[in-house]
Amino acid sequence: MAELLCNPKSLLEARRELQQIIGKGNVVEESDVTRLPYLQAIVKETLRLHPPVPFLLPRKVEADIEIHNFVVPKDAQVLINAWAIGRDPSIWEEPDLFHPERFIGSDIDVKGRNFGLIPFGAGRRICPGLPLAIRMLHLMLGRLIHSFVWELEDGITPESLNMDETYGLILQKAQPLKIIAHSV
Ligand code: HEM
Repeated sequence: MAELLCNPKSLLEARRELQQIIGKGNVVEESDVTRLPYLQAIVKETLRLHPPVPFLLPRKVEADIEIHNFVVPKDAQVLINAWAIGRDPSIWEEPDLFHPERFIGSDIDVKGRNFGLIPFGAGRRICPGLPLAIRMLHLMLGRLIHSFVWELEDGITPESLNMDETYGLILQKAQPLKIIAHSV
C-alpha cells in the first residue's frame, strides 16, 4: 500500500484493472486473481523491493565448497541477501524504481525458479507457507484497492512519504503507514 500511494499511477492502473475485471459493487474472490495480471505484478514488484525475510534463513555449510573462486569453509554460516538480489542492477533495470510493468508478459515468479527473485527462498527449505501467503496477499490487496479509495494524510505527498525500512530477521517499514480510506 505504501508503494502504491507513492506511485499513484500504479494505484490507478490497479483500480482500472479491478473495475474492468471485477466490476463495481462486486468483491474480489480468490478465483479472480488469475485474471488480474497487474495486481499479480504489483505483488511481485513489492516482494522484489521489500522481501519480508531479507536474509532468508541462515544456512550452515556441511563441507568446504568453492563457488566462483571463493572457498566457503565447512561450518560457515551463510546468509543470502534476497534484498540485495532484488535490487541488483545486473539483473533488474532501474532496480530502485517501483515498476510493476516489468513483470507484465514475463514468466518470472516468486516460486524459487528465478534466482533474481527469491522472497520465499528456494530449494529444499523454500517457505512452505508460499501458496497460502500468495493467495492471501492477492486477495487482501485486491480487496483493499477495489473496495476503498485511499489517500495520504494531510501534508504528506507521494514524494515526502517516509519509505525507510528497519532490518532484522524481518524487514519492516520504519514508520507505520497512515492512510485514509474512503468508501467507493
Ligand atoms: C509474504 C509472506 C511470507 C514470506 C515472504 C515468507 C518468506 C519465508 C522465507 C524467505 C523463508 C526461508 C526460506 C529459505 O531460507 O530458503 C521462510 C521459511 C518458512 N516459512 Fe515463510 N514466508 C511467508 C509466509 C509464511 C506463511 C503464511 C507460513 C505458514 C503458514 C510460513 C511458514 C514458514 C516456515 C514454517 C518456514 C521454515 C521452513 C524451513 O526452514 O524448512 N511462511 N518463509
